[in-house]
Amino acid sequence: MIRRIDLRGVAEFDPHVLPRAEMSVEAALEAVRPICEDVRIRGSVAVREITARIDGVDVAATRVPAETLQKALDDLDPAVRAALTEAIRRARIVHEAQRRTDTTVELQAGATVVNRWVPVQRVGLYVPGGLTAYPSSVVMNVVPAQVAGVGSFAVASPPQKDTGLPHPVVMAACALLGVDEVHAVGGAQAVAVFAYGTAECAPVDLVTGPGNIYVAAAKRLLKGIIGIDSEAGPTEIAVLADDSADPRHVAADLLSQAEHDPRAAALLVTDSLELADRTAEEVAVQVKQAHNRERIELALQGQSAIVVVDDIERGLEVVDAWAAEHLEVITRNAEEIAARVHNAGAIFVGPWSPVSLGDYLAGSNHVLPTGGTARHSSGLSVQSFLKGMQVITYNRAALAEVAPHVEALGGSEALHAHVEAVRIRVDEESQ
Ligand SMILES: NC(=O)c1ccc[n+]([C@@H]2O[C@H](COP(=O)([O-])OP(=O)(O)OC[C@H]3O[C@@H](n4cnc5c(N)ncnc54)[C@H](O)[C@@H]3O)[C@@H](O)[C@H]2O)c1
Ligand SMILES: N[C@H](CO)Cc1c[nH]c[nH+]1
Ligand SMILES: [Zn+2]
Repeated sequence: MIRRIDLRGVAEFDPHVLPRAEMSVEAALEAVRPICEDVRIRGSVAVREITARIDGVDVAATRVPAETLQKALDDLDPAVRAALTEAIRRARIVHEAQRRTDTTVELQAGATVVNRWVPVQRVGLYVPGGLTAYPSSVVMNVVPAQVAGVGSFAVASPPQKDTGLPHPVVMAACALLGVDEVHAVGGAQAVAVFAYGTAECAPVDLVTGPGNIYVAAAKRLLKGIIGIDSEAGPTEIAVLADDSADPRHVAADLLSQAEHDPRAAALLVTDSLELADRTAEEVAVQVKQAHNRERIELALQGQSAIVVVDDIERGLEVVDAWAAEHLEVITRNAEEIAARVHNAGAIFVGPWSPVSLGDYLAGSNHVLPTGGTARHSSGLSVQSFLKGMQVITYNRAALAEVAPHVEALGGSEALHAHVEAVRIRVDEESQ
């Protein structure tokens, strides 16, 4: 069911032994390129045709009417509304703490540099909805964007086959958060709509949010035309555990993330042969009872593994190399171990912090980098929606003071017009 990789006694660990999904974002680029090109050239007409072909539903207009959003909220199950409200409340508290304040640095009298943070003007927020719908991703996208002060939002989420609209709870979550522009479009075509705009949707400056491999590939392809957050593609979990971990919990956590997508990935890294064996047994038992058994089996057989190592030190090397979207540390001194991790989208510390908690209610963000991109990218945050802009103000005297240094550096780069632009002012001053 889930393969075993035995790294005990291995002197040099080769990261290539670790599993990765067969279809990478790189490989999916070829599938999404014609979709994005078609949307660029033919706009709404292309969107309608692509949606009919891939999603199997005819959507005459992508924009969801305001009354439909409000009705979805009115009809929402009160327990789900209460859960969304609490998830929003917790996420707001955590994301408010990420706010950046402008700083003014006075280098000398008459010489200041302001580090100013400005929200992106218009953003497109992707909310997945293919195999299952993700109202929780509405919260994770919208809350940091609102805290950052973004002025204009559009949400896109795939149309359901029976209604041609996004999932009702996704629409309700949008209404609850005060988002009034929602489009029934999914996949790469949604990212292209955001990037190029259509008659119904003005182009955006930045696209954020999670999605399947096609969504992640479209974000990579159109990056530059739009800004993106991270490549938040098919879900991954790594668990770094010793013999203090409960194999039933570890197995449940591996299944919880394998459940997202046949391309999801789950890794247990442990120095305990007993935990490895007992987790494998538990996985086999729990899979049989799972609702989403087919997806889970494909993910566990495809790009998942139980990796046995000599010690937790080597385990740290392994999880750093795999750079999981989510890393759970379930060891005796979990906080100490977690503090030494370099590469992970988010870290869940100790036996009572499962990834599922972070998916919904921890207050943290669940839109996280995948496919090894946690080596260089961060999860979605308030920062993702801000641009840094420095504002420089010098007076004549302050400029004159640094003029000789500008002259020396400009001269060393043979950029004489640069030197002149300063000299002309300083010379004017001495006249
Ligand atoms: N990394 C994160 O932060 C994070 C968070 C939540 C979910 N996820 C991931 O989001 C994904 C959700 O996937 P999903 O499929 O359920 O929903 P989705 O909305 O991401 O994708 C559905 C869309 O994919 C398009 N599509 C499907 N097959 C295609 C094909 N063969 N060619 C081109 N386009 C195609 C369709 O147009 C459809 O609208 C999962 O992989 C899950 O693991 C990631
Ligand atoms: N585990 C996903 C992040 O990869 C987020 C999610 C949403 N709903 C359930 N899970
Ligand atoms: Zn999840």
